[in-house]
Amino acid sequence: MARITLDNLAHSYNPNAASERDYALKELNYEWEDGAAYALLGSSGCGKSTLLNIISGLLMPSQGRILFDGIDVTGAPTAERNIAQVFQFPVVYDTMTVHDNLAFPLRNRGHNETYVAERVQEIARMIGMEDMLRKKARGLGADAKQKISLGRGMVRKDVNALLFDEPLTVIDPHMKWELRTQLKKLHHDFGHTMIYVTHDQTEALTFADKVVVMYDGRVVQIGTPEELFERPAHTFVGYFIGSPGMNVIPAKVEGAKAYINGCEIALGAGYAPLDGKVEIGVRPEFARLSETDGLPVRVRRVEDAGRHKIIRAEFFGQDINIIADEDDPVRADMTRVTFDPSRVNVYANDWRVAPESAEAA
Ligand SMILES: Nc1ncnc2c1ncn2[C@@H]1O[C@H](COP(=O)(O)OP(=O)(O)OP(=O)(O)O)[C@@H](O)[C@H]1O
Repeated sequence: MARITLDNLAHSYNPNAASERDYALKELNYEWEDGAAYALLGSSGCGKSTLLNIISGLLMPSQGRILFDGIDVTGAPTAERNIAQVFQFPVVYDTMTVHDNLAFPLRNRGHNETYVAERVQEIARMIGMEDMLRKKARGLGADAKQKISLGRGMVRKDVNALLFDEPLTVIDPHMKWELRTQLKKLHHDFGHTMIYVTHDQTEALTFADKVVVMYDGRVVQIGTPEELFERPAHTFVGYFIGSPGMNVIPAKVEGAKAYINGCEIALGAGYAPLDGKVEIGVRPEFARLSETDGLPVRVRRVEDAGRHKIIRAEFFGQDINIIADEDDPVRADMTRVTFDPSRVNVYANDWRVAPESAEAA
């Protein structure tokens, strides 16, 4: 496994790129830790595949370097990078048996047949395909084939990293959960460096130690699922992560208070004067309906989401979401909303502002 360093990396598909807007991947410096599981998360067109293709060697970046364990591989072809890749659609040899598909990368590297047989058996056990080794791949379902792709990615012990590009796209919804769980276990047992590209927040948050969130060609935050939930670094992260996402409300901020239409909201900490577009961000989980406290709100409808309710409401002319426990009452006289001050984030021009005074716990 390897530590992967991105040094001043950027890419434009336009050879005459003039401004930052021409870059599909904006400048990025980052070190992927050896053995960690990462998810690359963002909506379509944000640059995930561009970054993944640079790491795998399919694409030469227009700027910067990529290093594996400190060695510059920017110009090295994919074959020399010792990278295993699992794509959206399973890549298997239909005429070969499951065994021979799994053995393929090892035989290619000239390993002896005793080792190949042992290792294939081990991998087949890991992916739950021990009973299918003699079967031809042709005729197997998409999830079995994708498991083979996964197993083949892991069969070589000397791979530097495993890259997954939306690997569950063709998998039935009920099998997705199983494959995702299996993948997480494989990571836990083998400690490969894994980079998993997805536009699905559930996949990203359940799979990864760290999630790399991309927006418009830029990495806007790299953090644990908890960090992304509690302190979204950018309003996009707030919207994109969570169901529903964070409420982002224009406000004026002075010290430890925010004001909306002149009405005061307590913040958990104090802020220096801010310029530009100022907003507060409050996750629906940290907003509460009340009869007497807080600011006026008008409930439009209540949706039952199983263990909780989603209250869709109007707040100073804009939409706001509130999450309440399934047992919490929602009554007509509840016309106010309060926010947990320690959970209110402040944003200037879409980026989270660190408070001046100590942050509340
Ligand atoms: N070969 C190419 N030539 C020119 N522009 C490209 C090329 N490949 C991608 N782009 C552009 O670069 C930007 C980033 O694309 P990229 O495929 O990396 O995004 P993505 O996040 O992987 O999206 P998706 O999930 O849809 O694959 C997009 O605006 C896309 O149109």
